Amino acid sequence: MKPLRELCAGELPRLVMFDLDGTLVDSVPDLATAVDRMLIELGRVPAGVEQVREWVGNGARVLVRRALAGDIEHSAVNDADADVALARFLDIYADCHDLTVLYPGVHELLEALSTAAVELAVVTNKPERFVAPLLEQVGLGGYFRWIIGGDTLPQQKPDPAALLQVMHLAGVTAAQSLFVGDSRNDVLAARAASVPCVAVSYGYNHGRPVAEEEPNLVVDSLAELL
Ligand SMILES: O=C(O)COP(=O)(O)O
Ligand SMILES: [Mg+2]
Repeated sequence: MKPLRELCAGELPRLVMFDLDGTLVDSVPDLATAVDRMLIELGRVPAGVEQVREWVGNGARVLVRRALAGDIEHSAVNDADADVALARFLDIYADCHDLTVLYPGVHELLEALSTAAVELAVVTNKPERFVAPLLEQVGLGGYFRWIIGGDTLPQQKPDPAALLQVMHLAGVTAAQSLFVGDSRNDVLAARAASVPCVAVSYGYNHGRPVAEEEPNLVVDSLAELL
């Protein structure tokens, strides 16, 4: 795990925090199914998976607002409409999980890190209720000591609050920690917490290359960290 040592002053990190959607699992096909069912119920035109891929990353509420706006820019969406749509989306998404799959290299890296006694956490903007069942479904149930969802704390990524909380619970410094994510929010949250950040190139970053956000390292597969 040489690349990880190089990012943490020659030592293995003591804590690695992972983003979920777009980093560990390809969840957009199920998210798009739920968004489109919600839109159709509301009498609107479905968005399609490519569009939804660009909208994922800021949690369910923002995803629903973007779907109602038909655009990444959603400030004109009425809050009451968004609340109604969000409740439907959350209900529908609870039944959409068959299409979500692990990315290559994920299982191998988690296994190597846990064998090396590195503590593991998930810090996602996805609503907390969906996270543990999803991890269980894809075979990652046993790996993570801490799970922070998008509604666990008052703040979401790019705010560093969740990273700081996990580091505090683990009793480690920023220099002993690492964040692995796929989007601008992840890089910004890690930077704000002074935690080194690895970004995966295959995830969702609103249609833009994540390298533009200047993480410490970009990999095409988590297997490159082994
Ligand atoms: O649910 C989202 O919008 C994104 O979730 P993530 O933080 O795991 O990428
Ligand atoms: Mg992500």
